[in-house]
Amino acid sequence: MTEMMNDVAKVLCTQEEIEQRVQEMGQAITRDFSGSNRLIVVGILKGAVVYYADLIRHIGLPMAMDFMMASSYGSSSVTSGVVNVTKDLENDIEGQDVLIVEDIIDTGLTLSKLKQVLLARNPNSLKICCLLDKPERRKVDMKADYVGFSIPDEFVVGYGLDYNERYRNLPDICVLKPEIYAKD
Ligand SMILES: O=P(O)(O)OC[C@H]1O[C@H](OP(=O)(O)OP(=O)(O)O)[C@H](O)[C@@H]1O
Ligand code: HPA
Ligand SMILES: [Mg+2]
Repeated sequence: MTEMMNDVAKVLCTQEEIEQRVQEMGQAITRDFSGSNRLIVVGILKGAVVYYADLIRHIGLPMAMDFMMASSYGSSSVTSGVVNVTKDLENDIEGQDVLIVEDIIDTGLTLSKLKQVLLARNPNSLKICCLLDKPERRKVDMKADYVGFSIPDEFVVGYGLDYNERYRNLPDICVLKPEIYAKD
């Protein structure tokens, strides 16, 4: 990790803080969904992968795994504003309890599109679980049912989140030095 850490200006959430919060979120989900035997946990590729893998091990209920992919940021740190579903679910979610697991709500555009797509398929319920929330940046109204950390308006990387596809494997959530983004 040392080499990548040279590009980091500050750590916003440490590995230990994340671990603790993810455990609490898994426990809350386990309580809220107890009794459901039709839970599908939908991870949004690729950013949510690391969080997803940690979170589901704190969900003590029968569940199915599924994934969707949506792209709007491409390789940059600015949204294109157009959200496309580039990989769809394998499961039919009609009548199922769907929990979307996402890494971050920024402008809200990605989740608002995905929510609209999934609700049209008539699930029994649809909830959103998101590790990070950047409320200052919203372009559309969007709230998660479970939020890990509310963070300031800064582009973050690590724990699944990328800049230009890099830094996803950093264990902490970090802000990079300005000169790294300036290379864009
Ligand atoms: O609220 P928004 O402004 O829409 O931003 C949030 C979305 O942007 C990122 O995905 P990205 O499109 O970069 O794909 P990735 O997950 O593969 O990095 C992130 O993982 C969220 O899905
Ligand atoms: O702050 C961010 N970091 C990485 N990817 C993102 N996608 C939206 N916001 C972010
Ligand atoms: Mg990205």
